[in-house]
Amino acid sequence: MAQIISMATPETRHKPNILITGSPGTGKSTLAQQVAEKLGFEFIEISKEVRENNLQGEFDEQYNCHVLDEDKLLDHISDRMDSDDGGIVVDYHGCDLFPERWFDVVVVLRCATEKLYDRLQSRGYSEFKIKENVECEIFGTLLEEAKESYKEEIVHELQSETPDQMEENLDRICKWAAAFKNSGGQEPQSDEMDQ
Ligand SMILES: Nc1ncnc2c1ncn2[C@@H]1O[C@H](COP(=O)(O)OP(=O)(O)O)[C@@H](O)[C@H]1O
Repeated sequence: MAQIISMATPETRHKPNILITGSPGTGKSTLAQQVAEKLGFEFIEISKEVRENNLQGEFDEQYNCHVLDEDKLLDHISDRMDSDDGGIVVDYHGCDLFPERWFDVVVVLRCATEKLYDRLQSRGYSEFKIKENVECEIFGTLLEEAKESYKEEIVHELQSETPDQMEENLDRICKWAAAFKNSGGQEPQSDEMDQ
């Protein structure tokens, strides 16, 4: 008998699942870690999950890195993401690969290109890789991807250039998560998010 795993939805989830996305270098893992710590949520740093569980696909010479095997990744995290418990913060520089039902809020971090350039340079990226990622930020690729993949009202674009903004972003996401629990799983309107 196949085991039927119930797939949680925003209506059935006890605590919200939060996706923090954005171009590389915009501050996703720093913020996601802080959100998970402050809320006592589980933190899934996708790039770390992929490395530690050998979820890569073939090697891409041009980008000098392995290509993600999306099916392997989704299989690997689906039990946790489909659980009614919720309370998971996911950090990844992509968002259209995940099932829409997995997330109750999608945060897209933005950063001015000059700052982004410096951050990626200090990370030791090649000029080619820096250029690719800065262009992705200029075109707002991740924001477009998020808006195409999730309901507009759960997608929130946050600036992530200064420590103060990091603080504000942490505070806003935690307020919203608290509101989600009190509202019994209904998503508050976006203005509640923007308080
Ligand atoms: N709001 C912010 N203000 C200042 N520095 C930041 C901010 N967010 C991230 N950073 C810095 O930018 C760098 C990249 O952050 P990181 O979280 O690794 O980005 P990502 O996970 O999106 O690649 C780190 O050195 C981090 O300290």
